[in-house]
Amino acid sequence: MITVFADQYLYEIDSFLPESVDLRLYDPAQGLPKNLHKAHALLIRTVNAITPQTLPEIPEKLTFIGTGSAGTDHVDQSYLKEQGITFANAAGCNARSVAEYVITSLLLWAEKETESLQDLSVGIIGVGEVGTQVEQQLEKLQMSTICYDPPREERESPFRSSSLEEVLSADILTFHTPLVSDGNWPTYHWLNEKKLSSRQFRLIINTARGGVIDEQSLLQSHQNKNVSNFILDVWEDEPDLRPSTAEEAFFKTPHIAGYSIQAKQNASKFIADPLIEHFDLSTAPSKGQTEGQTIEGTVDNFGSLGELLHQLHPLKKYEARLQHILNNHRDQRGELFNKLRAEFPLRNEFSHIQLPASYFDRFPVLTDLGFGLIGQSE
Ligand SMILES: O=C(O)[C@H](O)[C@H](O)COP(=O)(O)O
Repeated sequence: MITVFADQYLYEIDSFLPESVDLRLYDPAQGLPKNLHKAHALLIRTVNAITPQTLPEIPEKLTFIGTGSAGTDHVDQSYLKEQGITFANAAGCNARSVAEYVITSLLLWAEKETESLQDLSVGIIGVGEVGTQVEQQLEKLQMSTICYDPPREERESPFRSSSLEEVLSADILTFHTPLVSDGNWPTYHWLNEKKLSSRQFRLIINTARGGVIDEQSLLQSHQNKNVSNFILDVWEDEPDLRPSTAEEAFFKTPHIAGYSIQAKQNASKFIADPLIEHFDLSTAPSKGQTEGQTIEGTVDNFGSLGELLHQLHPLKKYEARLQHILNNHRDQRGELFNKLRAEFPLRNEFSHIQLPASYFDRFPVLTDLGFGLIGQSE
């Protein structure tokens, strides 16, 4: 029998694995499980790093490690390769969720700052699965985009990246790169003092990884009014976010841009499938479609699209809880940051929220954003 140790917050992981598997859930707040010598496979999330320091001896039976995340900067993949461990991540699992976070926060920002989004350009740094979704959603809001991804241009011949100069001419920058410290295209501190002082930015959004932006320089540029606003979902010292940066952020959230029921189901499936293949197991019984959610009530309750999105996306609820942690439990903020991420109820993506017809009459863009109409299945 194959024994699989899995982070207890990997969403519905039991339903993506065959019943023949001996599944043992562990609490990631306690670090990697102590009795890993029993495991054939280990399934983690970003909160537990896999490096020669955290896992100095690879247990004899362990041949497969998966992370239910798109990002892999917490895993030393060369180390796993040397040790003959098969590794899988969940690339693209949360692309849609992150794109929805970006557009929701942009709409809320534009309303509050009385900005007209159609008049602003967005530079997308990193145009993989997430950046591509972000580009598509921004186009639906009729915003112009400048896509920057030179390593993708090297890998994929039809793809053309904008130049650095072009992307830095955008009014808004949004980050969707992995965090990479070496090689030809490092992203660590990609947005540094030099780039930040190249022009005035209206808004910087980071939902990628904290280290991609030099947080100290960002804060400085905000104080110098070179960056009007910034929205951070990821933090350089995560989970111990710096209160000084958090206080100045236009929105601050605890690394949840990619959190939705659908993204988390994808994450579990995207690592369960290669595990099944690796051990040549029979596939798990297929799961039915998740039901989604229906919103009742009159659209007149909402004065603006921003107000409606505020109800449908929990961005500001997460923010309020994060603020509460900073105000009342600053010394425990790292631990509580992770707890908030793990325990706050997940949202549905827009395609799994159905609204009455009057909502679409009032805000036609809701169709483009992917919301469903009550009574009309996809
Ligand atoms: O890399 C990713 O997929 C995202 O950052 C994701 O939100 C990470 O989720 P976690 O593994 O921390 O639950």
